[in-house]
This record gives sequence, C-alpha cells and structure tokens, in this order.
Amino acid sequence: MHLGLGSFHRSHQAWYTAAAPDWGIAAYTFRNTELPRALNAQEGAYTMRVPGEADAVEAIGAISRAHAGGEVEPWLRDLASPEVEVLTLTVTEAAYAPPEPGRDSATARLLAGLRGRYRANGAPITVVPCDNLPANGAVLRSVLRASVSDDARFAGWIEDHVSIVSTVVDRITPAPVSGDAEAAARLSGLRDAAPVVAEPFTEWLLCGSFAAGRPRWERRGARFVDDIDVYASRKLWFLNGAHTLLAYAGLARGHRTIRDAVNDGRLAALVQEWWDTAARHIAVDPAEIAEYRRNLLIRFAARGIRHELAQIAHDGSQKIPARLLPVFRAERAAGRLPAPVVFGLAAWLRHVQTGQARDPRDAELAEAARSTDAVRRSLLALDPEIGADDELVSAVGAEVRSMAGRGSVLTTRR
Ligand SMILES: NC(=O)c1ccc[n+]([C@@H]2O[C@H](COP(=O)([O-])OP(=O)(O)OC[C@H]3O[C@@H](n4cnc5c(N)ncnc54)[C@H](O)[C@@H]3O)[C@@H](O)[C@H]2O)c1
Ligand SMILES: O=P(O)(O)OC[C@@H](O)[C@@H](O)[C@H](O)[C@H](O)CO
Repeated sequence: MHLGLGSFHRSHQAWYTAAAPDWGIAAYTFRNTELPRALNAQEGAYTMRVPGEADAVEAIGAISRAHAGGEVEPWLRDLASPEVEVLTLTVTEAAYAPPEPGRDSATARLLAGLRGRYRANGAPITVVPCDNLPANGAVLRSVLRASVSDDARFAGWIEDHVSIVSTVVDRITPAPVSGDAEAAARLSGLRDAAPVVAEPFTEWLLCGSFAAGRPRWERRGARFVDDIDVYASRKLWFLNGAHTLLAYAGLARGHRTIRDAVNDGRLAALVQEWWDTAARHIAVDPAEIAEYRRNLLIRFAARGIRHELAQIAHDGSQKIPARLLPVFRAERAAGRLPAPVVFGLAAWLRHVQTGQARDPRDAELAEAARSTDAVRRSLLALDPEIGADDELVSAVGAEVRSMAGRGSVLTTRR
C-alpha cells in the first residue's frame, strides 16, 4: 500500500516495485480524487518520461488500484489485510505530526488503519516513510509511540509487529505541467492522462528490518544500509538545502525554475558557498562530496526538467530546519556565522513578508513577519534557538532591509 499518491511515488517507489511483478500497490492519495480516477481508467498504468540524451518513456504498471484518500473503508480493509505487508508514505514533511482529536491527517489515518489490523489479525507489517526528513523512520516511530501511550496493548503490538524503516529517497520529480501528456504520447505513441516526468538519476537507501515480506527493490538499485544518517545529511544539506536557497533567492531575482536559477552566476556562487560551508561538517570523503556536488550542478541544470521554484518554496517552516539549520548550528559551535544561511533566512523572510508563502503555519508566520520585531519573531517561529541568537537576528535584519530596499537580491553582496 501507499499513502500520498502523487508524482514522486510514481517516479520512485512504484518504479522500483515494478521490477517485482509479483507485487502490486494499492495507492491512496491524501485528498486528490482526479488522479485515482485517471489512473484507474488506465488500470493503474502510466508513463514516466525521463528527459536526457535518449528522452525515454517507460510504461509503469506497479499500481494495481488507486484510491482517493476519502475512501475510508477500502483504506481500513486494505490495511487490515495480511496480504498487505508494506506501506510506503510520501505525505510531505508537515504530515509527521501526532494526530489531533477530530482532525483528519496522515498519521490519524495510519493509526486508524493499524488499529484495525491489530484487531483483525495482528499480522506484522513494515511502514516505509519516504519523505525528506532526517531519521524519517525514527520520527514516525516517536509520533506513533506518543499517540498510543494511553493504550498499552496496542502500543505493545505496534512495538512488536510494526517495523519502521528509515529511508533516503532521491529523484527530482517536478509537479506535472501542461504539455506532459502530449510529449509522452509523441515519444511513445501511448495516450496517458496522468504521465510523470522525472530525471534519470535515482537513489533509494533503506535502513532497518522488515517485519514481513517486501518487493526486491534492490533489482533496480535500492541499497540496504546499516547507518543512514550520513546519507540523509548529504542529501538534505547538499541537494535540498541548495534547492531551498535557490527557491527563495531565485524567486526574488525573477526566476521560475531551478534550471534558470542555477544558471544565474550570482546564485550559483551562493550555492557553492553553501556547499563549502556544509562540507566542513559532513563525515564523507571530500572527493566523494566533490563528485556529488558536480553531479548536483548537472542535475539542477538539466534540460527537460521544469522544476518550479514556487513548488520548492512551499512549507519553508517544515523544510528549513532539516536543510539549513543543522549546518548553521555546527558553524555556530565553531564560532562562525555562516553567510549563506543568513542570506537564505533573509530571503525566506522576504518571501513571507511579500505574501508569497504557502505553509501549514501561514497565519502565524504572516503575523510574525508583519510585526515590529519581525526578524526575531519569524526566526523564533522557525526554531527557538536561532531566534535567541542576537548576532544572527541582527545579520538577517540587515540583509532583509537591503533586499527590501533594492527590490532585488544579491545586488550588492556578490
Ligand atoms: N518530488 C520530488 O522530487 C521528491 C523527491 C524526494 C522526496 N519527495 C517527497 O515526496 C513528497 C511528495 O512529493 P510529490 O512530488 O509526490 O508531491 P505531490 O504533490 O505530487 O504529491 C504529494 C502527496 O502528498 C499528499 N499530501 C499533501 N499534503 C499532505 C498532508 N498534509 N498530509 C498527508 N498527505 C499530504 C498529497 O495529497 C499527495 O498525495 C514530498 O513532500 C517529499 O517529502 C519528493
Ligand atoms: O519535495 P519537497 O517539497 O520536500 O522538496 C522540494 C525539492 O527540494 C525536492 O522534491 C527534491 O527535488 C527532491 O528531494 C530530490 O530528490
């Protein structure tokens, strides 16, 4: 099963699962009803176009059926079935929060499903979170633990029968744009109402044990590792951290896509400075990091991947803490104030102040960003520790004033 059927699930976990034809996926969106309708009309199959030298199109048939998230009964029935041995998730960073009474959420659905399974037959299952969070398995485990602490038997069953595997997932997969279906049809001759476009590069690292069976994802290169933290830092700081910087600074400089932004020399220099800073704090062979950086530049500048900065800028309050702040803390511990982070925080704050932000904490952030003490309050909202850092608050404030005064960014610094 999958929860959070969208573009990324289809370019990544479903693509890996397609190499294990004895497995099929019952895939649920969170709310979207259109995508399941379109996929079911095609018996779950869809095409993935991979722009590159060959501009290949592949038909993927791993999804057996698609459901809208509102289909509660099939969700509960599927999750209670012992035939279901793995549940993958792509539900966005913001969704890893404990359920609140009376409020629908991914974790509320997960818990309702697990409770049904526990009552029905108690068959073991593995949950595989595939969102861009450090230690995503441990985060999910602690959310589940906190949510069932008042029910010792259910809590005990979860401990003994629900494995949670941590992952690092990577494959740049932009939201669909108009023209994708025509391009896929032109190249493949296949009519597809729900095509996906993704880059050629893909990576899936998994850490932890499986409580029951699983597809042989390693057939397509998934790797099972004993320690995942360093891979998570590498991916979240270098790839996603650069994305986040490019998103806020790029939008402010009038760009629309990652490709445009990284082709802007000033923004490319900002990214290099960020990577130099992050490289000081990662326990990976410097030659490997240098290679990783070179490849990222190629991936970011790839033709045919229209990755909108606005999409990446969404949910900044959920992304910045994982992508920029660990490096910020390490730099502060070494007595430095890292300029790329100061700059990124200022660009994010301008993004909020200019009313462009889309974030689960919209109202709270907009109020902080409009207040007289905007910089401190906004940073406090991101993380209490950084909001209490007077030197940082003052540096971000100076950068914000400079950005607001000039109507553009990076005009003076670089
Ligand atoms: N797109 C990528 O390149 C990429 C790469 C690596 C990881 N990811 C991870 O996958 C996630 C989904 O990316 P996507 O490109 O498929 O996006 P998408 O918009 O195509 O699909 C997102 C899915 O998450 C669901 N969702 C949205 N808000 C939710 C919420 N609050 N609770 C539960 N579900 C919610 C949506 O309904 C949809 O089913 C990202 O948030 C990220 O963590 C994406
Ligand atoms: O998908 P998000 O919203 O968590 O982040 C936006 C991008 O940084 C992200 O999708 C990357 O493209 C992806 O993580 C590459 O594997």
